[in-house]
Amino acid sequence: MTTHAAQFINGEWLAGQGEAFSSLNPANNEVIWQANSATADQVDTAVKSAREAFYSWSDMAFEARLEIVKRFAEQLKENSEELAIAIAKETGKPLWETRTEAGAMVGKIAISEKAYHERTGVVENAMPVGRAVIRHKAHGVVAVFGPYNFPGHLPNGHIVPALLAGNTVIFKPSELTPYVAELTLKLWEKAGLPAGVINLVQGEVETGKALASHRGIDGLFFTGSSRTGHILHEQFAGQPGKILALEMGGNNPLIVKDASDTKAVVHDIIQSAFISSGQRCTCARKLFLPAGEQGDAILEHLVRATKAIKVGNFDDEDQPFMGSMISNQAAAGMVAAQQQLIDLGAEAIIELTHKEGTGFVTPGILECSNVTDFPDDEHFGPLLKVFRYTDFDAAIEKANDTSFGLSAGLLSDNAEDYDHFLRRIRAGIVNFNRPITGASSAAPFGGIGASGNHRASAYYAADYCAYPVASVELEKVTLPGALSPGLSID
Ligand SMILES: NC(=O)c1ccc[n+]([C@@H]2O[C@H](COP(=O)([O-])OP(=O)(O)OC[C@H]3O[C@@H](n4cnc5c(N)ncnc54)[C@H](O)[C@@H]3O)[C@@H](O)[C@H]2O)c1
Ligand SMILES: O=CCC[C@H](NC(=O)CCC(=O)O)C(=O)O
Repeated sequence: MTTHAAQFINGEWLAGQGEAFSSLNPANNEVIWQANSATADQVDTAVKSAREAFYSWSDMAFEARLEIVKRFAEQLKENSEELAIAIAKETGKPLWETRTEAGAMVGKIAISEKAYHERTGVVENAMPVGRAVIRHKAHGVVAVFGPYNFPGHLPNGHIVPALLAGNTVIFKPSELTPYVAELTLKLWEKAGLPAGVINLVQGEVETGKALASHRGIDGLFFTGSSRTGHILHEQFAGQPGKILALEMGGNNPLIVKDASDTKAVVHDIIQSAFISSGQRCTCARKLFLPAGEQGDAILEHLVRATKAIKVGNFDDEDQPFMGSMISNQAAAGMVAAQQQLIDLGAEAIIELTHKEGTGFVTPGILECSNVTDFPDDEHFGPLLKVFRYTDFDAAIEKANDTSFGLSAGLLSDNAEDYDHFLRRIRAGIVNFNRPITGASSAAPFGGIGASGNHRASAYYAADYCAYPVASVELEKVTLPGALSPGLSID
């Protein structure tokens, strides 16, 4: 495969001047994309071009920016199948799922338009003299960092509101999904976005470091691992003037208590734990089941249903529930995590297995009730840890025993249990009798603790894309009727 001009800087596709890197189809290791990464100098040019474009973009009326963003939505719709196939090929996710991802990218535009007005609109109040006005202004030049698991939808969730607010953008996608990023940028180009308003710098960690540490950016919107998010947070220390939005991982609990419909319970557990091969930040990692008959029946049914999960190629005609994980390395990492837990005393109820040399794994379930020193790590794959409990409050306490706080859920027929759970559980997404994955873009999306820095995304992304400006205004400088004591202006 030949390498090509993969950097989009100031409206031009340029060859990277750094190291070559490539993207593989994780199902069969076929090289699907190859190019050279952007060097620190090229990142610098991208930042300068975004700066150059900032005034003309932010000076445009909102409606004019919106028109271009809507043209991007049209491009997304026209090319949605190509995009869904690209996401599937590059991530291993099945097509039924990546079609939903392409659809979510289109849906984001109307939601971001609404959020722009509702969260950052203009508010005017009459005052005894003049008026008080609240407006919002774009930060300037912002960097967007994306993860590999939703290479279209999640960066789009930063880029669209950032552009609507009037920012210009430098996008650094995951090095595991450069092909999807390139396709997306081509759609922005076709939509007629002016040169420099969005720039794409492709590369591995070095390219990311060059962008994140660039003094010329006014903010950084990040979705990815807690590990990287922490590094960025440290790097931004001492720069209070810069906006940093961190959407990070989770170690998410799901508790079952007195839920009578076992089939529905098993469905919601599987949908929470194994969708996207467990590669969603919101996936359930810990399942709390009551000790005794009720819990035994659920577990037995869950084991049967999990063993029946179809794993397969993204384009199998008979679509699998789970495709491949992102890489052979990620899959091997899950096997190692499973072994670590077994060494700590966990018991494999269903062993997660790996088809070596590929990203394919089968889902696993571990009984972990007796594991002491449970590591507080996010295992980003289809490995569910089961804990049996006798006391609901003790289960909630154990569910909260994590530095993360992204999603959590309760499956129960009892609304009072939910009321209690809601008050005690520490997470940004708390669901009742629904899977804990599949969060809505029309609601705020973010976690607490190691999951985020209180800059929720999705519907609330508008908040971190602009800053408020409060003004008191009068048409003409006017002397007040009564002067302050001790003042005479003659
Ligand atoms: N909360 C959310 O909204 C959300 C959504 C999706 C995924 N995630 C999390 O993302 C993770 C999976 O994604 P990932 O593995 O791609 O994340 P990652 O942290 O490895 O990478 C994310 C981005 O950061 C860049 N990067 C990595 N190290 C860097 C450094 N030192 N300096 C600058 N840039 C750097 C990468 O190149 C990539 O573009 C999981 O932990 C998952 O839970 C969170
Ligand atoms: O992997 C993390 C994202 C998971 C996904 N969340 C969203 O899509 C949030 C909505 C948005 O950002 O628009 C999920 O909950 O499945």
